[in-house]
Amino acid sequence: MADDVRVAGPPPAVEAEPVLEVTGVTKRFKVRRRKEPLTVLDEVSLTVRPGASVAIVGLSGAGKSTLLNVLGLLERPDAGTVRMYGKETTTMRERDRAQLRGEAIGFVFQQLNLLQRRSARQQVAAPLMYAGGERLRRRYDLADEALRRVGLGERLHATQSSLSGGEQQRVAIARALIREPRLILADEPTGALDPVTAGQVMDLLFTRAREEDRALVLVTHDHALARRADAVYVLDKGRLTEGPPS
Ligand SMILES: Nc1ncnc2c1ncn2[C@@H]1O[C@H](COP(=O)(O)OP(=O)(O)OP(=O)(O)O)[C@@H](O)[C@H]1O
Repeated sequence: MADDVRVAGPPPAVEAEPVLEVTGVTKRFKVRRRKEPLTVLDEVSLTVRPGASVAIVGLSGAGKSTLLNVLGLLERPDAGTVRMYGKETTTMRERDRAQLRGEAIGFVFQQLNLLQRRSARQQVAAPLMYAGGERLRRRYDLADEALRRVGLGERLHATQSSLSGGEQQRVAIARALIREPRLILADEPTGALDPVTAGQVMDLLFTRAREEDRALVLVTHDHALARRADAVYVLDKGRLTEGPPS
């Protein structure tokens, strides 16, 4: 059990149930020609409440992406628990984890993973293909609305390759938010952008998360960007400790 559980965000009058509650998470990888496995995450604990943002910084190879993969239910930890609004996820069946991932988590990455010839509205509507019902039927209306909310109401039909880097990242944010996730996981979301555009994209992400009561976990090398979050943590040798970074 980890002895230090950190809590991000200002204390609300009535404490809201955490969106994410990570306790004592350990993750090891087997490494070729090494007898002992490599411990990448060592008893990591973190609690994130609705509307709060957390930045995680650390050197290259520190385990930031591994942590995000565990939080995003893409990988299971070897020990510890990951509760998503109260539900323990590490022991869930893969099918249930995938369903929860689709419903509760929005991912924004540096590598956009978007299809070059698709229009912005097609990209944003894509996650609703699995939503079913009314949201499936109305997916293009909802995508148009989501794109207007990130300032791309005039570019609904633009193909990915005709959009600027900042516009493409706005499309990625609209797509991540289309299913109304309670948790946003962002891995170097502005790493490919110039500082001014990066600032604008992050303004949007922070504002949307805060105003809509979503929890935001942001992994970044950029310490100035990290300081904009409610709380900053440093991942070093598998341990997560409270910032701020120097
Ligand atoms: N599937 C895997 N199998 C074996 N080792 C892995 C695996 N995934 C990650 N690692 C190792 O775990 C360590 C942490 O990797 P990770 O990608 O999480 O770091 P990071 O902090 O995100 O790095 P960067 O900032 O460079 O992206 C590295 O030593 C990496 O080689």
